[in-house]
Amino acid sequence: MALQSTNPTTTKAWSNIQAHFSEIKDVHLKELFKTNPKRAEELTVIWDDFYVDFSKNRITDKTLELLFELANELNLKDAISKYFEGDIINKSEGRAVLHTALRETKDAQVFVNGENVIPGVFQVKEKIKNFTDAVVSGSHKGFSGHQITDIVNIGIGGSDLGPAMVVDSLQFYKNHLNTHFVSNVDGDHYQEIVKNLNPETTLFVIVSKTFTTQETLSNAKSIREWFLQSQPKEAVANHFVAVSTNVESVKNFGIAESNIFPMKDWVGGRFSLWSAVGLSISLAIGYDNFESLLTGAHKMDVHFKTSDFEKNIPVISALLTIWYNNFFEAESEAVIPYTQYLNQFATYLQQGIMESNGKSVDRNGNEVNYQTGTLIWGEPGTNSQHAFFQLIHQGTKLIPTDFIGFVKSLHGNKDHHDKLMSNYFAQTEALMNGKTEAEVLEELADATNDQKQMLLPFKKFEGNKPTTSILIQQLTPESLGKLIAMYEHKIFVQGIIWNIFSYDQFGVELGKKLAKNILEDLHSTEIKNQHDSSTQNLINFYKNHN
Ligand SMILES: O=P(O)(O)OC[C@H]1O[C@H](O)[C@H](O)[C@@H](O)[C@@H]1O
Repeated sequence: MALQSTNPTTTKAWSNIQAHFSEIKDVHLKELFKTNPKRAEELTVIWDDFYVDFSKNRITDKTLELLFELANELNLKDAISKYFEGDIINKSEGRAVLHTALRETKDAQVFVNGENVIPGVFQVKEKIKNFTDAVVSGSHKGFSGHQITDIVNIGIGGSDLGPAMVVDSLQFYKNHLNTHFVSNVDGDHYQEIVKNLNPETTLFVIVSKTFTTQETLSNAKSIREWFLQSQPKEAVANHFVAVSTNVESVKNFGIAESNIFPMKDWVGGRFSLWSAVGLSISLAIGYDNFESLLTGAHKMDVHFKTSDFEKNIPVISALLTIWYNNFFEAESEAVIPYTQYLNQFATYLQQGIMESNGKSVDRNGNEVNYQTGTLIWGEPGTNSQHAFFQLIHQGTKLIPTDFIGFVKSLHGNKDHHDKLMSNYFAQTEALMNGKTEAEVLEELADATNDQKQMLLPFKKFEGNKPTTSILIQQLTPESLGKLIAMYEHKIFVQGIIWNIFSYDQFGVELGKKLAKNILEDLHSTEIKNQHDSSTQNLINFYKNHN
């Protein structure tokens, strides 16, 4: 059964939210805290090892009530069931959306076209486990008998960002294998990586859901050529494995079937790190840790599927995006992790969020008459405080921000961790409170009256900047799994409310096609394809100066 398709702006709840928005849009967060002493408790969800405080958002009980009404009017509950049950909710590509099945328990049953997919999921997991154990223990050797020391993941987009982010985030848990990622078709990228590698001790994992992606195939081909400069052809079997849905093309590339880790088309690229696409993760941190990552995601799936909206972290979080994006007209959201380990987290989320919900046509095929999608950006705190926080504090734009932090650090240096977390708490406080005239004058107590007059407008600021504080016990494979799944479900809820298809990415295709035409023109003495004069001049200049 298809998802319901309703323009959200035509619902009763939407009009009610609009009316409510006019009433509270200028109310200061400080005022909201003053009028309700229990606000922080009431707007915090404590679940497992997550403490999520929504109270520094510009909402009241009434706001949430109306947003839940909107979700109910748009049948969110029913959509969630369809998502988990394998309905073809990715209608524009004719597929189910089942990354959640990849972290299901063994006894679960999830049907796609009448077939329970769970046994297949566990078969692939078994293959990942066996291969990981063999490489980590050293029983899988390179062709010349040496143990593997380095792993190179060759992939792009979802076949790179997820594994790269998780491997980086969980480096505390890594084993002796060094993991590298080649993604860009820029030849300098792979050259910089292979120049320090010994082909005899390196394992290459080619990851491409479609096995048609130009960047990945070019890098895989060039790296294989580099490998064959020093190694015999028979060595390829020990050093190259692949992950794909397109087993035939992988075989044509020269990789034996036993070295192929299959995946299914109901796993979207940007949600695929839980599948065999996560092979590099499993190799880097060991299979048990990979399994814990899946367990964490599964726990968040259960939370999302079964919790009432009032206590449902991904649901509240997604509805807040609607509130800011569609009523306050905020265009972007920042995600600031207070841990250096999550350095790549915002980059990873950019694909998940912006490729999924960067759509302007609704599920009926009509152009939308409201804003969808959010720009996502962020860098770890405290570094970002010294880079772009000024604009969040005093700029003209409203930027709702997620603060992600951990109660305990991994290396246990409490002195540093207290400093780090005091910055996290201070920033959310400062963003909310701003600085009043009285505070500025107190600070300028020793200044002359003229100086006070001059500086006052620049130094005082309004505050009232919304933040959500996500505080997790510790960064572990399991808690990271929960955190990633939380954002995955947030994306889903947003797409349901905005009435768009979140799981296709047709916009990415056009550039790929044009690049193919231009590549022909770069290789030919004549220009075969028509271009506008700007593009034509650029191509000519490039060719003439090469
Ligand atoms: O895994 P692949 O088939 O090589 O695809 C890699 C990437 O290609 C495109 O850019 C898609 O828009 C992404 O969603 C996908 O992750």
